Amino acid sequence: MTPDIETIGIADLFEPSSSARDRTDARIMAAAAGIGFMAVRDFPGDDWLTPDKRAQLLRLFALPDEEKQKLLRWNFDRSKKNVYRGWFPLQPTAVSYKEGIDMGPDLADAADASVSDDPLCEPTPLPAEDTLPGWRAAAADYYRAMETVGNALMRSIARGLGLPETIFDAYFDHGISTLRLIRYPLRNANAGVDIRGPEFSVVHKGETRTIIGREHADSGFVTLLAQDGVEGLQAKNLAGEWIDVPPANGTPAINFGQLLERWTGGRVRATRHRVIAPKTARFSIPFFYEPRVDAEITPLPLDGAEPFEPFLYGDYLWESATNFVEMSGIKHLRQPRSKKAS
Ligand SMILES: O=C(O)CCC(=O)C(=O)O
Ligand SMILES: [Fe+2]
Repeated sequence: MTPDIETIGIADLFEPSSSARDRTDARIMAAAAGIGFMAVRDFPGDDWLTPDKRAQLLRLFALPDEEKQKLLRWNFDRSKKNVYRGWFPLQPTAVSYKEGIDMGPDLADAADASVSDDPLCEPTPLPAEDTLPGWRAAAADYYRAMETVGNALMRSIARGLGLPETIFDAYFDHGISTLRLIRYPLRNANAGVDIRGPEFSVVHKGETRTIIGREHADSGFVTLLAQDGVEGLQAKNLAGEWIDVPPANGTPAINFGQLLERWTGGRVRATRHRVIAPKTARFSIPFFYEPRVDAEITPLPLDGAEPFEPFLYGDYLWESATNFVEMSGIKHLRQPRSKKAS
């Protein structure tokens, strides 16, 4: 039998070096190199992982359509300038049946609102304060809390790989992490969309289940994913079987992204995951912990790791992220910044 997804207490990661911290590092590395999924508990800001606090962020979904439409991005509304940050509406013919918002670091620190011409650094369109009083401050606090946990995991992963714990630090100064809020409503059987195709359903435990989040691996370094009490998320284990990632308050699921998989020459696993339709609407809040846009990713000094050509994080991310359906039609809007790009 393959082991289940472990829940790891990470309080030690916020303390000075100790043998307890070494053990936590080793458990994290074992999860990262093994199943590629874990859950964590006991960290600063974990009060954000309670239903009440999450509900503060999810208030966004109760806004009237006209307010959500103000936040749309260019591929859904050609009058908008933002192409990467902002609202993505339901796309009923797509396998992934979800709506939501992608928010960047300017949410947490207005000074990060960019003067750059890079769409990966564009400011996030956000609802006006009087439309949703207190929401921005709550979302900004959440962003900062998850960034702190991301930092702690990043250092733990460095130590777990046997590298200096600060080896990744400079890459994450002014990172472009994304806080995403997602709502998956129930699919309306009368919407005139044919979802009988094989991509739209899977058989799980003998039952046919509709897919609402297409199978994928995340692009970034690590993802901190809060689920709102409703099942549906599944991860592919080492045996190639789909296992449930149960939603639990206080313990976000953590998975590792393709950037980290590449960077570590395959030592860490970017586990594929998907969402199958539950009986009620489902909400989730992934935080994609990511480096700075101009980080040059070069092979780490790891024995036996698969070598690779250095690349710029922004170039890699754009190529990868724009393959997702909610980013469709924007790939041509950014050219690689790498000097070596041909
Ligand atoms: O909704 C979920 O639980 C998963 C979301 C996800 O995998 C993603 O946005 O990358
Ligand atoms: Fe994901």
